[in-house]
Amino acid sequence: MSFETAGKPITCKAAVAWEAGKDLSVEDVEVGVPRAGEVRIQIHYTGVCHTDAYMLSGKDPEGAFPVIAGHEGAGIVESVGEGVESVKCKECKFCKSGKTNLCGKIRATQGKGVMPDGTSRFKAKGKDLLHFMGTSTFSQYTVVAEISCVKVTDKAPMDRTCLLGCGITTGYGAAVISAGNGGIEEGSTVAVFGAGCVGLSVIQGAVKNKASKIIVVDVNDSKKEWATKFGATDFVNPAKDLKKDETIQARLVEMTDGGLDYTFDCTGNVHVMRSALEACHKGWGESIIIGVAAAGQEISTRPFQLVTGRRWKGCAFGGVKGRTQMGGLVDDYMTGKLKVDEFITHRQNLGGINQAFHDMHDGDCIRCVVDMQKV
Ligand SMILES: NC(=O)C1=CN([C@@H]2O[C@H](COP(=O)(O)OP(=O)(O)OC[C@H]3O[C@@H](n4cnc5c(N)ncnc54)[C@H](OP(=O)(O)O)[C@@H]3O)[C@@H](O)[C@H]2O)C=CC1
Ligand SMILES: N[C@@H](CCC(=O)N[C@@H](CSC=O)C(=O)NCC(=O)O)C(=O)O
Ligand SMILES: [Zn+2]
Ligand SMILES: [Zn+2]
Repeated sequence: MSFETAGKPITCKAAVAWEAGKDLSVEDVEVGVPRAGEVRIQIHYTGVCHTDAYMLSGKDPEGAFPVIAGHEGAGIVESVGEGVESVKCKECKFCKSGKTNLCGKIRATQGKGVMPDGTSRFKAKGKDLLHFMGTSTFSQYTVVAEISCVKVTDKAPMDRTCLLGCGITTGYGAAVISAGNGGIEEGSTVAVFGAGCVGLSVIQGAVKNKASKIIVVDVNDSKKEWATKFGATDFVNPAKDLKKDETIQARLVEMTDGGLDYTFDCTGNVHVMRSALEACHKGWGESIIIGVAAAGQEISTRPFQLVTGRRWKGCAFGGVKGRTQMGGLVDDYMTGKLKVDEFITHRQNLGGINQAFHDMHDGDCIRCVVDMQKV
């Protein structure tokens, strides 16, 4: 390994969450040497996703502190532990099935915020810090399991490709992989609830698969322009555009002669999830849940909605198999087939990461990219 830091702990800056609901604190953090099957990465850029905010707020049942959050990252491998060969997981039931992108190999320890051997690689102020989602990209260096990272072409700009680490891939994959039997069919009618990064990415996938109608539902009027720019054909603001006692599902059913072929929840609101299901066409309409809802929240509908042929499902990371399909998405971006630059509305340095979270709640923020090497 050519890096002189290999084999030694590295002290660098990271944004630490000491407790739920508090601003992050940029601290000196010691990042341990990667052990067997692990990779230490110098993070160059990270996006900030709503799922980071959700965990940091304390609403994630798996959230634990102190922690280094962040999961939309791009960087350069600094050193690797023993036995790292960059092979995909072939061992677990999930990966062997080929039916899902969820991998069970390290999920249990990942959910507890530790590496597969049960320990942490981060220390600050004499305390161990937890990892998040197996990535912790809010640190200038991080250690991940080999199967949690993917090598992509070094020609791709990392301040763009970091965003393929979650939001864009999630929405796009939901439309082209998870919906139906391998993606939305040509000519389908689609409704997207919530036009943030994830919803706009669903639109991008629906356009790619030649949907005939793409209706966007968002409570924020400024999202109409965004939705149209990405290829939506219609926009409804349920907070303003409905008649007295009219529901959004009734409006959508009326607009589509009986309901939609596909609907997507990209809000994380369980009431919206119900509307999205009930806006589906009787007999075959399918609703895909993407949004993450807080602990304790549950979805409900009349079972009759399902008895009469509507289908409810969900997906993580759009159903995209990161280790085998991410390279193709990066190539699509490089050849102009996949929009990424268009999502970047804000930029910050590591020192401005709290501002990135504040900006995220503004209607005009789609994604903020954080330069991790500049404090
Ligand atoms: N399953 C997975 O793998 C992943 C899930 N997620 C989740 O997906 C969700 C969307 O993420 P992201 O696109 O970044 O989020 P954003 O907050 O950027 O987008 C959500 C949009 O929905 C709008 N909205 C809020 N309430 C309603 C409503 N009642 N009806 C219609 N629109 C509404 C919001 O408006 P306003 O801004 O005015 O509130 C906003 O425009 C989040 O829950 C996130 O955690 C993200 C990545 C991966
Ligand atoms: N830990 C939470 C659920 C959080 C969640 O749903 N995460 C999604 C990704 S959201 C990304 O921005 C996910 O991939 N889930 C699959 C998984 O195995 O974690 C809870 O317990 O509710
Ligand atoms: Zn696996
Ligand atoms: Zn995310």
